[in-house]
Amino acid sequence: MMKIAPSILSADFCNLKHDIVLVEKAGVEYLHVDIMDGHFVPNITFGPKVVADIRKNTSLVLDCHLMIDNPEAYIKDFAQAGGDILTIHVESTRHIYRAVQLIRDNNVKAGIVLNPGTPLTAIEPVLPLVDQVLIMTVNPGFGGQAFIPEMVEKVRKLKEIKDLNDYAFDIEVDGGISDKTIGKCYEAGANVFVGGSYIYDADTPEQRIQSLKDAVALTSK
Ligand SMILES: O=C(CO)[C@@H](O)[C@H](O)COP(=O)(O)O
Ligand SMILES: [Co+2]
Repeated sequence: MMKIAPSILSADFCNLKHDIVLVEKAGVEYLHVDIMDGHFVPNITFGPKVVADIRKNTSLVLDCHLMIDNPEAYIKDFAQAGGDILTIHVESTRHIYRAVQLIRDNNVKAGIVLNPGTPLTAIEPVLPLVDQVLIMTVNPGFGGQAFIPEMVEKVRKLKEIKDLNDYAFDIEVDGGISDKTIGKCYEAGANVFVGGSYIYDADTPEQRIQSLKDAVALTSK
C-alpha cells in the first residue's frame, strides 16, 4: 500500500493548521513531522508540545522523524504527545536495539532511519523489530535539497533483504521527492514517500500530491 507523507517542515508555521487540513483533504495518509535539535543536524524545529497541538487538529498518522541526539530521552514524550510512528536515526544512539525496544514499549510504531552515508548493515540486527525503515535521499537537516540518485540502489537492496526474510516493514524515502524522483524509488521498493518543498512550495499542493500519485501509477503499469 503506497502512502504520501507531506512534510510540514516546508509548511507555513504561522498557518500550520490550514496547511495540515489542506493535505488531509487532498487524500494523504501520513503527516511527516521533522524534529531537529541543532546537534544531530544543523537546524532546529520544535518539540513534543507542537506535536501534541498538531495531534489535536488532525487524524492523519503522525510520522515523527527524530533528528536528535540521545533519542531515548524523548521517546516517551513524543509518544505521549500523540506521535504514531517514531523513527530514530541509527547514527544518533549507541544503543539502537534498546532504543527501538523502548519505542515499542511505549506502544507506538518503531522506525529506523539511515543517513545517506550509512550502510544497510548498520540496521540489520533491528530489522525484525521495526515497522518502518526510512532511507534518507538527502542529508538530513533541511528541506529543498537535491535527491541523491545513488540512494535508489540502497532502497533496492533493502527491499531484497525484506523479501528474503519475509519482513513486514514499510520502506520510506525522504528528501528531494518529486514527480521526477518518486517513480524510481517506487520501482526500487519504497512504499512511503515524504514530500516537503515539492508539495508545499507550490500554489496548489493538492495538484502536487496528485502528480506524485500519478507518477507512481505510471511506474506501476
Ligand atoms: O527530514 C527531512 C530533512 O531533513 C525532510 O523530511 C524534509 O522535510 C524533506 O524536504 P524536501 O526534500 O522534500 O523538500
Ligand atoms: Co524527514
